[in-house]
Amino acid sequence: MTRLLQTIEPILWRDEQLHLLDQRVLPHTENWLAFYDSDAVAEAIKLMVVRGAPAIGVTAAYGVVLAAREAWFSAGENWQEALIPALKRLAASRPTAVNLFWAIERMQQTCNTLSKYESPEPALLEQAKRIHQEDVKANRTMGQYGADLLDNDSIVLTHCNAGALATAGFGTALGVIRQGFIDGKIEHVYVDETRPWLQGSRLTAWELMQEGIPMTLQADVAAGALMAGGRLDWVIVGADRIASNGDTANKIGTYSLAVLAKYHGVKVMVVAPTTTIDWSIENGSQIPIEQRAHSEVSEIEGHAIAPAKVHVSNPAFDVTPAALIDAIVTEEGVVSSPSKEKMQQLKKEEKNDTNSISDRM
Ligand SMILES: CSC[C@@H](O)[C@@H](O)C(=O)COP(=O)(O)O
Repeated sequence: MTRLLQTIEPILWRDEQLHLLDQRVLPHTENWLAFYDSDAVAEAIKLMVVRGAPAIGVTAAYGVVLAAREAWFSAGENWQEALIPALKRLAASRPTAVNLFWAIERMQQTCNTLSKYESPEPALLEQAKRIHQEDVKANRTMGQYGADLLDNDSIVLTHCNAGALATAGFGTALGVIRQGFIDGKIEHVYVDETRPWLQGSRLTAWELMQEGIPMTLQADVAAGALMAGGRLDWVIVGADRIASNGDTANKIGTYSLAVLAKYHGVKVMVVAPTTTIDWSIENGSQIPIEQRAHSEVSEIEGHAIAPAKVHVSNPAFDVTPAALIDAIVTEEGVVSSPSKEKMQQLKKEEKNDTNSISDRM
């Protein structure tokens, strides 16, 4: 019988408000923030109070609920028009994770079915809750599909945080690691600290330690030596946007890991729900890469670690070509050695739009 591990859920809807666990201050402080206006939700996504592609999508869906409430109060029967600027501000919060645009578009589709004479909030809230629950369910399914790929006593490396905190609960890459641990297949997890924002040391280490999953934190630059030592089986990561040929954008440093893994014969698993696939783009070169504040690199917790006015580059993501990926695990199934043709098996009803979702926002 499958043991169901309960994990933290970083997004809650309670008392007609959205509540987010503030990921900027973890692991030292567990602070929940309440949101009742959509612009504050857009700002929270931008500032990474909430982060991780699926979590951003779920949060944006609730942001649309709040925006619709505001539009109904301010514009009555013209609420649909009044809603559009707020949706644009939500969509402008972060550019790379496609789940954001997917969730806003799905909420907009619900808007299109509603009467202009009635408050849209109940129907939109129901839709946002559905998106929320579907993500938890997808994570559980992916967890098992991914764990089934692992041999007994596997030693794995993960990068960034693709855990419960990055989703509605359970996690994508960490969902596989959690399920693998439950199934007795995980011997040890190496966690990259993930400079510059330190999602690995602050968030992934916190999640794994809470559950007693054996882990070691390491500097990102230690990955090559770990692989050369010969005791690593899989690199397991999440994704922010997957192109229709399987090229995958994920946290900066993932590409370097995949190149190292290829050289050392270590396998690479990408775990992401189908809401992370952008069928409208052919390959990874079309994925917009977010540039974040220079201070994320030149400072740590407000303390300068570089000369004043140093020139900094801070791309938040990189693209790993499909040829370096051994398996893409989704809730619709696993694609081994992904290619444009093989990715098609994951397609259900998605339309093959020519414009990318983010272009349409
Ligand atoms: C399930 S999360 C997958 C990705 O979103 C994750 O690996 C990642 O890159 C998150 O980046 P972040 O900048 O912290 O939002």
